Amino acid sequence: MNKLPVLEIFGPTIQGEGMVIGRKTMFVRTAGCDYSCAWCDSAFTWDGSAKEDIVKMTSEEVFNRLKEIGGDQFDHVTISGGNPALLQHVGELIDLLHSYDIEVALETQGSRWQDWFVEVDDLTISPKPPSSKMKTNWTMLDDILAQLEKHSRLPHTSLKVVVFDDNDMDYATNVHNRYPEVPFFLQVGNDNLEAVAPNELAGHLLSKYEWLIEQVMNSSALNDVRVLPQIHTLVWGNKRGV
Ligand SMILES: C[S@@+](CC[C@H](N)C(=O)[O-])C[C@H]1O[C@@H](n2cnc3c(N)ncnc32)[C@H](O)[C@@H]1O
Ligand SMILES: Nc1nc2[nH]cc(C(=O)O)c2c(=O)[nH]1
Ligand code: SF4
Ligand SMILES: [Mg+2]
Repeated sequence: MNKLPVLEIFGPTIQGEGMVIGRKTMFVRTAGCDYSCAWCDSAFTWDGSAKEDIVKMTSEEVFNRLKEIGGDQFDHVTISGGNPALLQHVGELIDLLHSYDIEVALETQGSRWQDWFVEVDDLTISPKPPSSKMKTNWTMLDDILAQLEKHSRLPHTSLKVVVFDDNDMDYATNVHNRYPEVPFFLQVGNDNLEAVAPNELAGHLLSKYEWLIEQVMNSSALNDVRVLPQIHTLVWGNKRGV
């Protein structure tokens, strides 16, 4: 039996980000990442701080846990991480969920390809801007988007760039120029990952959202785009498992 390293399973909640923002969904968060973004809001998936919480689970065990906590109150599951694209056997979980008519979304940064990408109903690829301190492998990203296009998956795909500053804006513009046919999202960066009262964080993040909106409104290269906050952080702050 193939097993996946799972760090948390939670929901139902709303998808707080990106192409299906607001969608009722369950979350499966896998452990391990090939990146170490300076501002990662899920660093516990790769920095060792939650390593005793990692459970190796088969697809059936993941499905049973989803049903145990979500009952009949969901028909959509989002797989995130860490980087779930490190795991070859996620494809088996996707097939199992589809066999129960459950839709599947997945979040990854575009550093690795898996053949099962073509099975994902809502695939978010989130390349990392300079503020993350990570370096984009453009050859890999080109290849991933070319594969998705070849398999007619672009209607199921989106690009999402988190923006913290002017350099990130330039990076986001480059990404959109490079793949103009892929639905493009700009997302507010959360620069306060310390536990603070949700209301305090929300006010701060809304002013960052206003800044991001203004940047995009003033750009002629960013017309066919969407600008979004992370709604779950507006509602629940940095709380885990929501
Ligand atoms: C935690 S990551 C996991 C999936 C994958 N590793 C990735 O980065 O796409 C999920 C999403 O959260 C975003 N994210 C992480 N930290 C963030 C922060 N501090 N503010 C805003 N978005 C953040 C990532 O850019 C990504 O789009
Ligand atoms: N509600 C909610 N929406 C999310 N969208 C992406 C998330 C993630 O951590 O990948 C996330 C998350 O952790 N919670
Ligand atoms: S790629 Fe995603 S999970 Fe990995 S460090 Fe960056 S934001 Fe965190
Ligand atoms: Mg998150």
